[in-house]
Amino acid sequence: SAGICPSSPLQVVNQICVNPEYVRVTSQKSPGDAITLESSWKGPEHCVNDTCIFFNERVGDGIVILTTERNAAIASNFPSTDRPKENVLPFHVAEVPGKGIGIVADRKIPKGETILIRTPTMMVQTAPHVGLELGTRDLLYDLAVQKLPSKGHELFMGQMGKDVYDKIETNCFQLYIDGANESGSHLGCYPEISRFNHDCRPNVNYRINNMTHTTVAARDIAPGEELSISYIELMLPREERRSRLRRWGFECACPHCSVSDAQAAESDARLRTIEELEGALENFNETVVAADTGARVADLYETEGLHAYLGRAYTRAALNFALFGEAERAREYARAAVAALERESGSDSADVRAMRVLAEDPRKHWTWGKRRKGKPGKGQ
Ligand SMILES: C[S@@+](CC[C@H](N)C(=O)[O-])C[C@H]1O[C@@H](n2cnc3c(N)ncnc32)[C@H](O)[C@@H]1O
Repeated sequence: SAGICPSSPLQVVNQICVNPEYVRVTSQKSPGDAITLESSWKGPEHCVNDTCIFFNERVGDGIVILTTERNAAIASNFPSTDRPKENVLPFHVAEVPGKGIGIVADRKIPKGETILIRTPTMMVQTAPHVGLELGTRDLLYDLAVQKLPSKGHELFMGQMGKDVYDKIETNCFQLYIDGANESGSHLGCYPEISRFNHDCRPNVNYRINNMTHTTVAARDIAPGEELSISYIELMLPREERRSRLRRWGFECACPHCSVSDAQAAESDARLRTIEELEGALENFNETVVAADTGARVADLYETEGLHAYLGRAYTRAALNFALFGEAERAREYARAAVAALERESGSDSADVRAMRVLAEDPRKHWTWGKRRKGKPGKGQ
């Protein structure tokens, strides 16, 4: 849904845009159902209009939420997410040239390894974040962070940004906790995730499920390499990416933005080719499409270093082979799509399930042979 990213009227300038494909919105109950704050939570306190403070010292490193009673009740009832035992994290935090602090791998992190699973330390509803009178908002924010236990407070205040509002703007992710309606839109702050810098060709995927943030290696990461996520949509030419990141107040220092003008033009041209071929794949009357067109597009994603987006590319390639009645290649790409989509959206997402079905038996899939040359009535 387009509501999640920059087209949203509630979009604040600086929050990290979660790719809508990877956001799993959860509606626990229908709007008429009564839902109450889970008993280990405290609040409401310090209400301004509908916005109150709710908190729980025992979730993660402590969590404080500024929102309506209904939203707090929904969030407090999310199934608890266990942090895996993390005796030794595979990275350290260090100064990175041109970017402030960043995250650097201590050892090889293989593709598909889960790096961090975190609940937010602070979560604020987007509507009061953008709508409250500034003095009231800042007072409420100061009261809210005081509810955090010392570890959570220290982590939150250690994030980049001059005050609480600025820290939220610089570091937090938009997420929806109650279906896709605007009142469910919140900004979730995960102070350890806040150390991930942006890269236009990131090596880490992330997703937010309910309010839990999960990061997974998108490709093999070598010791000493910086771990990065993307703050923006990546299928954009260099100038457009740069200008979007300038709105965050920084000039992108990632390697892909630092290439020569000639190399950047080559990359931009590749992105245009991808866009054209993807358009053709969608259009059944388009005669330029052959059985391997989807696989060619997937190759272009790989050449471009778009490891974070391979799930969608392999999915299209698998479907196109099935449409042309090529079972073995359809199966091969469907399997690759399952692995990539698991990294991107988790193992039980609808996209993963769909590709598992295709990999099982392409001949039984609804797409089978629908675009095969010479088939009557299919626009060929
Ligand atoms: C979410 S924080 C990331 C951690 C931050 N570097 C720190 O020191 O805490 C986002 C900020 O990091 C910096 N940053 C992130 N990615 C960058 C990049 N690709 N190039 C330059 N600066 C970057 C910018 O100052 C940005 O506002």
